[in-house]
Amino acid sequence: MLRRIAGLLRPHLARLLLAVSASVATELAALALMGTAAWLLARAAEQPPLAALSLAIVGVRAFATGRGVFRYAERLASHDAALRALATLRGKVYDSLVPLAPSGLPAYRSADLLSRMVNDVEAVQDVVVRVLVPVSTAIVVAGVAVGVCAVLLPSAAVALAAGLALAGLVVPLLMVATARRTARRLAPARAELAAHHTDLLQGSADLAVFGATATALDSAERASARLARLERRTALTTALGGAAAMLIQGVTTVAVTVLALDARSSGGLAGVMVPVVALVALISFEPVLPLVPAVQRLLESRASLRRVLAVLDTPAPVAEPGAAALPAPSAPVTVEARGLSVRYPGATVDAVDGVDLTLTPGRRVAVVGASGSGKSTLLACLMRFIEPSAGTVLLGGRPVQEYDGDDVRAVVTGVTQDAHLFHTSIRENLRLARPDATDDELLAALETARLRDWVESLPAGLDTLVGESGGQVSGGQRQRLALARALLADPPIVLLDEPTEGLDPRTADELMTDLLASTRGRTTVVVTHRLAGLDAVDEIVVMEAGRVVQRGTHADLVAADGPYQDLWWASRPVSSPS
Ligand SMILES: Nc1ncnc2c1ncn2[C@@H]1O[C@H](COP(=O)(O)OP(=O)(O)OP(=O)(O)O)[C@@H](O)[C@H]1O
Repeated sequence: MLRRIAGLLRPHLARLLLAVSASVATELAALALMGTAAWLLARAAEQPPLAALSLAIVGVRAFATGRGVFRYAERLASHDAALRALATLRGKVYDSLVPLAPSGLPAYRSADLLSRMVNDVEAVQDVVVRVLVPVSTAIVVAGVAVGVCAVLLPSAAVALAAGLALAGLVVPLLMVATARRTARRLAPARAELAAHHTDLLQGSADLAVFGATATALDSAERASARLARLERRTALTTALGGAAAMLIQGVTTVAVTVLALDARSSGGLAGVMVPVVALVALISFEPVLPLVPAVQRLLESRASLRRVLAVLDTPAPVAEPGAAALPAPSAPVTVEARGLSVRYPGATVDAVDGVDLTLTPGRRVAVVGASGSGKSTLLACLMRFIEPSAGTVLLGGRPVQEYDGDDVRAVVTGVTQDAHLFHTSIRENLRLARPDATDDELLAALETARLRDWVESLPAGLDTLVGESGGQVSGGQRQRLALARALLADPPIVLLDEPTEGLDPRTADELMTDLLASTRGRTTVVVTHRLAGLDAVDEIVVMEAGRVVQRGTHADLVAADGPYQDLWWASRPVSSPS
């Protein structure tokens, strides 16, 4: 993991070095300021001529001013480097999520994923600002302070080195030993609480309907209490570590002062140098004390970054050919599935099992079958969202694996079962498919989706907001808006997964008739539970448990004994003639 963090920070090395240099300069200026000021006061007490003090006076002023300037430069450079590294990592996480969608994302709960993208990614900022810069500074400044003491009074240097090692090394290492487990559990505990909050918010209606709100609140409160316990434990460890380090600072300063006074009595150290040695010892701890919280942050950051790396390392459900990709296919093009099988990870049976399908330009196919028979999986495979476990999909005679996934979806696309509407206007939701579409084109697509009258009756028309995930429109309207968007995209091969879902039978049948009329001449696959209007398609494929159990035209299938005939009779009104 360290190598990967280093790789992430490498492009910002110059800024990091600048930040560390400025931080070291700040602390050295503070050290020099204290030393010079102590010397100045001690020397002034001896009432020497003013000229003997002038250099020290200038030094005090210069170090005091320098400290502020260096501190500002350090904050600027370290935050600049940290925010740049953060932006790079966020970009990488986002890039790795894109190929995971949609079939690879269910591995994560959405709140957990959000927590990884927002909170955990920010750990890289802490690594720079609260760990890398302070640790490097502490090492350099402690070395310089011990060096200065060694020149003035070697015995004080030994005491100081021991104190600094205790406060800067032993105490943090003890903290690592005690706080490691807690720190590792913090980020998942935060994500768990976020997931409970999301469930409470998004599922509030269902929880209320089934009287489960109190239970859900209870488990959210338990998650909150678990997190609070971990945070309390963390705070206690940090506070104890901090107190121990400060105690060591005090004891070391007293020891160094006693040694200095002793050396003065024996003539080994000039009187004016006693406060210098004492204050250098005291101040040299300033950059060392933040190491205690730095270790805590490092432990938490490691846990967070591990969660981020897990997202980066999640294998994409489909492999992209990269630079070897064929140029995007151009319409008209034939799509062919040959012996196509899909088995989801962990499943014991194939969701799609040996399906053959040929979509020559202009051919229209309907896929029907019971729920769970593999219809949506077949479409996902044609859109290259899922890698087949056997068989192949050919696009213009070449395996789809040889094309870039986005190029495949520019040709073969449509409405998925869980099409998403964004929290914006109807116009912007539709324009996602074609940003330059005019209002007339939007209305024409809405007309085919049987939504034009409804949109025109709305006070804000196309500017009506649809709410989060289309929450302010009905399920049927949501599905038809997604359909209108797919029609607007105008792909050469359009796949429609249950476009009439959520509609009353009459509207569903009218929509299907309109849809089949509007897709005449366009290669189309429509997955549907409703059989009305299917006499217009070239082929009907009947699926059961992933397999194609019947195929043919509506007339052939209605005439033959089999599941289609059963479905057909089951879908007819009792009084209606066949
Ligand atoms: N992401 C997934 N992971 C594991 N199994 C899945 C996944 N998606 C679907 N399945 C399983 O694959 C089988 C086929 O599902 P699919 O969604 O393709 O059926 P369908 O015919 O479209 O059903 P419906 O008409 O209800 O939409 C089902 O048994 C389903 O449980």
